[in-house]
Amino acid sequence: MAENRPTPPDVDRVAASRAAVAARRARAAVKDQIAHGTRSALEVLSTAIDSPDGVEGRLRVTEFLVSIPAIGVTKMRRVMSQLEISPSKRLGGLGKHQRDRLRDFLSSRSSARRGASVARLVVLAGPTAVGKGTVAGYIREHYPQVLLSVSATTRAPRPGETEGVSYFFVDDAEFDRMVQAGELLEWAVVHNAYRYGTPRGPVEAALARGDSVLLEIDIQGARAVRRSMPDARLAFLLPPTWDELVRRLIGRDTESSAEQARRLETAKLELAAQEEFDYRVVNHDVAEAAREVVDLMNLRQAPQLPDRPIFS
Ligand SMILES: Nc1ncnc2c1ncn2[C@@H]1O[C@H](COP(=O)(O)OP(=O)(O)OP(=O)(O)O)[C@@H](O)[C@H]1O
Ligand SMILES: Nc1nc2c(ncn2[C@@H]2O[C@H](COP(=O)(O)O)[C@@H](O)[C@H]2O)c(=O)[nH]1
Repeated sequence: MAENRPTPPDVDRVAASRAAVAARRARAAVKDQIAHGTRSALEVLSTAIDSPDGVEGRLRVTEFLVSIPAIGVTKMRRVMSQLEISPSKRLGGLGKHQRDRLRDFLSSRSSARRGASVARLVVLAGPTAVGKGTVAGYIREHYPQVLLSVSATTRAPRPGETEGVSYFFVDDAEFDRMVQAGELLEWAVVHNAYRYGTPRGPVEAALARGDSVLLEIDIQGARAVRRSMPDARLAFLLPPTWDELVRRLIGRDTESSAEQARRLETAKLELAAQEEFDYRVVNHDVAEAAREVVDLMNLRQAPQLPDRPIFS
C-alpha cells in the first residue's frame, strides 16, 4: 500500500502542473482584456517590463500581438521580423531596444487609431428577428465601454421595456419636433408602422470624446447613416439559415401571424441589401456575434468582403 502513496516528487509534479494551468489561465485572461479593449496593449507591456516574472511578463510576444484587434498571424509574423524579435521571446525577456521598438510600434498604432475615431461608429442592421436587439443587449451588458444609442420611437412600450433605456417613447408631435429641430441623425418608418430615429446629440458627443458607438437600426436608417457619416462601419446581421430566421420570429411570439407574414416578406428584400454593407456577421451564437461587432470598432482596416453573399 505504501508504494501507492504519492511520493514527494509526485506531489511536486502535481503542484507544478496545477501552477502551470493557473498561469496559462491568467495569461489567457490578459489576452482577452487586450482583445476586448478593456486593457491597452501598451499598459500590458509596461506591466511586463516592471515585473518580468509576472503574468504579463510571461506572455509570449507572438500571443500578445495576435490578441490585439486587427493583428492576425500573418501581420504578427511581419511585425516580429520588423522589430527583430524572435518568436520564442516573452514580453518580460525582451532586451531594451526590442522593448523600445515594440513600444513605438504600439504607440504609433494607437495614435493612428485615435485619428480615425469617426470610424468607431458601427451600425448594426439586418432583417426582422435575426437577433439585432439580442446582440445589442449583450453588448450593452458585457461591453460597457461601447455606447449603445437609445432611439426615439412613436410606438408604445412593450412589457419590460424602460423609458430611456430601451427607447425614448414619444408621441407623434414630439417626433415631428425632433425632426424639425434636426435632433435626429436619421429616422425611418419601420415595418410600415411607427417612426424610429437616432438622437444626434449623444452620438456626436461620444464620438468627439473618442468613444465607440453602436446604432442598432433598420436598413433604411443604415443607408441614411452611410450618406451622412461615410466613415461609419455598417454591419449586416444574418441568420444561420432562412428557416432559423422564421423559427426566431415565430418563437419570439411578439407579432400576430399576419404581421409575421408581412415581416418575412420584407425580410426577403432586406436580405438582398446585405451587399451594401461593409461586414456580414452570422448570428449563430449571441456572444460570438457580439464580439465580432465589437471587434469592428477596433479595426483600422476593413476586412475584405467575400465576393458573393454568404446567405440570401
Ligand atoms: N443566436 C441566437 N440563437 C438563438 N436564438 C436567438 C439568437 N439571437 C436571437 N435569438 C432569438 O431570436 C428572437 C429574435 O431576436 P430579436 O428580438 O433580438 O431580433 P431583432 O433582430 O431585434 O428583431 P426586430 O428587428 O424584429 O426587432 C428572440 O426570441 C431571441 O431570443
Ligand atoms: N431607422 C431606425 N430604425 C430603428 C431605430 N431604432 C430601432 N430601429 C429598428 O426598428 C425595428 C423594430 O424595432 P422594435 O423594437 O419595435 O422591434 C428594428 O429593426 C430596429 O432595428 C432607429 O433609431 N432608427
